[in-house]
Amino acid sequence: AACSSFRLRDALHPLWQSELSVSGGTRQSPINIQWRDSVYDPHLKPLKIHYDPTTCLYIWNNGYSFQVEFDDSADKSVIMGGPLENHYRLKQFHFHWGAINEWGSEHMVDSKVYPAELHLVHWNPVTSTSFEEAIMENNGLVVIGVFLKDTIVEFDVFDPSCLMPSCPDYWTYDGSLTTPPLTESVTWIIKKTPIEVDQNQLEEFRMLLFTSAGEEEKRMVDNFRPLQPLMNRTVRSSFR
Ligand SMILES: NS(=O)(=O)c1ccc2oc(=S)[nH]c2c1
Ligand SMILES: [Zn+2]
Repeated sequence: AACSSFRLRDALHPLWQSELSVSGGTRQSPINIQWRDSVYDPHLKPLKIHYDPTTCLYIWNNGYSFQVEFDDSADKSVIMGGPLENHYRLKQFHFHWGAINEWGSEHMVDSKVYPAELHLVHWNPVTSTSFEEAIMENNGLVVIGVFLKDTIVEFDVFDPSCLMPSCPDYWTYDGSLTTPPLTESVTWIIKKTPIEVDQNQLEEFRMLLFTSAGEEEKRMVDNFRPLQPLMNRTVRSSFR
């Protein structure tokens, strides 16, 4: 239902007007993950995540989302394991969300859409010398996608735990950036279990602006790319 009520004119939003499909793209993101078509891969290891909070630098509005940047000059905040051949460095995280809770995530699971999706962006320091170089490399990037769902929080139980659900289960597939340059350089790792955020948090996202000072205000909402064709790809799962 959310998709049908998703107005075409939103999909043609200036952000993606010229990028609805990359010419010749064979591994574009986001996709709808069909749970029953995903293939359990027993060789997939648990994902190992070591984030050092002192590497957190600053937050800024990059015109697509708000982004939290990390110091990636050393192997301090890294992920490894899972489908990965080596470790990857955390560069930034950001979110995608909708104007209302009926839509907002970029990926979907069996056509279920969530109000928002977190992307933790990492690059491969073994095959690239910088993030900017890695976005042009075949497997230069790993993005961990985490769905957000809203919850009614009774403050005595609100635990500001880290941004990762405790459940280790994930899907993984080869895809692309979902904003320009849309390069096909991303190993996607999509967590099966969403994290719960307070409704107020989602409302705060929606108060951000696409526009800068002095321009006519445009609320930063619906900053997600439409679904892309799966084409010749299989989504693997780390769980039965
Ligand atoms: N939305 S996303 O696919 O995670 C993503 C991650 C990193 C990016 O760097 C540029 S440039 N565009 C990007 C899009
Ligand atoms: Zn993103």
